[in-house]
Amino acid sequence: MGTKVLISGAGIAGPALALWLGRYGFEVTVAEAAPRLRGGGQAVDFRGTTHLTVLERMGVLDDLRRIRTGGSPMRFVDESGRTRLHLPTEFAGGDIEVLRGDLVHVLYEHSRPFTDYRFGESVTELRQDADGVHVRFRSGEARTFDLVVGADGLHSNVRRLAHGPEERYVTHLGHYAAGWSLPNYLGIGPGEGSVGLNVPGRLAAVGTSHRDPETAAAFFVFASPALTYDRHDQEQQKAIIAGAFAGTGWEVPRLLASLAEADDLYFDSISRADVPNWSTGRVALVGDAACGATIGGMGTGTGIVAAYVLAGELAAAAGDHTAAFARYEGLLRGYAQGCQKGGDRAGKFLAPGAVGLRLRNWSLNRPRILDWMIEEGRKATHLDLPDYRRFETAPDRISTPGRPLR
Ligand SMILES: Cc1cc2nc3c(=O)[nH]c(=O)nc-3n(C[C@H](O)[C@H](O)[C@H](O)COP(=O)(O)OP(=O)(O)OC[C@H]3O[C@@H](n4cnc5c(N)ncnc54)[C@H](O)[C@@H]3O)c2cc1C
Repeated sequence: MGTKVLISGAGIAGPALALWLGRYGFEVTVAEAAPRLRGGGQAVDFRGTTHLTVLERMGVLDDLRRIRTGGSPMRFVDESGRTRLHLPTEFAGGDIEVLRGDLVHVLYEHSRPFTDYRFGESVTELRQDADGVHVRFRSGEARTFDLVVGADGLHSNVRRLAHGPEERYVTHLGHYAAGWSLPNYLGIGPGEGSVGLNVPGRLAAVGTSHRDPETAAAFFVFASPALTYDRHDQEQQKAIIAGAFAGTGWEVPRLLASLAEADDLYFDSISRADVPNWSTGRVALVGDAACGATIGGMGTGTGIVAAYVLAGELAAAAGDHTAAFARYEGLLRGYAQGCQKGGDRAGKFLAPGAVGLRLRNWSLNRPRILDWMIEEGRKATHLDLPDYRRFETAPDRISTPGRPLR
């Protein structure tokens, strides 16, 4: 019998970890709170050889190349509609850009043969001792696993249960971000990317959805101290966004009118997770739960790399999870913190104050500075990757709980 691992969360890091652990012969269960895969989100990107190497070793790179968006250039305008800054595809889209929802589906399909996926399920209690982690689920089921991994995002449930309340680990960085779909009334074409109005402390952008020419995607960012609101109350969130952009010109009134109709609003503080220890006993964290940044912190690439290293170290440690968790954190912490720095700057970059806005537009209108920033972004993602291929189990020996290999 393989080591039994429960992963909480079927976003990006969860299915990536499941894929690797399955290949190494672990018995993997993934509990996802949502009733089905959460396909939401806009474009996410991978940049630099480390990201691409991990995707290639996972066997998903060709799939992602087939569904890549082609990138999302960004144009910033003022209230008269005059272009103040143009950022090319490589700036925001990295080396390969895909829609987050498409990526989630690819990772799910590649991990499904080795994984017992439970949708609409969530951990309500965790208790660990020398025999394992005793888990109670929302459904009432009780099970014991050898290990539990929280891959349940910036607002991680496993982190709360194992380490304590979110306020200890998640820092608000001074801005909020919102995104939703709307009819493509501006007729933005697939390669056009997005156009956004900047006024001090605010960005109101609209761009191609990449999926459907009839649909566009709105993306708003605004400066604000931490707000108190109900994360499940979309009407309340819509009112906050409308209030933050009241009186703003350009296309904003029409974009806000579309917000009232939106049924797929994403709204969150731009914040950063810092957890002093990424594991406690038999419970570890991966992806945004351990080291996330809401936007700009390369959370998707870091999540993929972290899942690769965590699974590889567990395979290499042959049952010594304490050694594996320590090696995983030792290899990844500095790397993840380097990538997170982009997240620290994201709000101030997208929606700067008056002086910051002038400075940003002045500097990034110079090709040399722009190229330097793109290269710095690539460099931040570099990690000397350990090679764990020797631990991969032959396909006919892979444990497939309750499901035949496809
Ligand atoms: C709906 C959505 C849209 C996003 N859109 C963007 C975007 O447009 N651009 C961008 O750069 N990043 C976006 N992100 C964040 C991005 O996916 C992550 O930064 C990154 O990919 C790291 O992934 P992760 O797997 O650690 O976390 P996530 O991708 O956030 O996945 C976490 C998963 O855990 C699940 N979960 C949460 N609580 C529980 C619980 N109690 N029990 C079980 N499961 C739980 C969530 O439903 C989710 O599926 C989005 C995330 C989500 C969930």
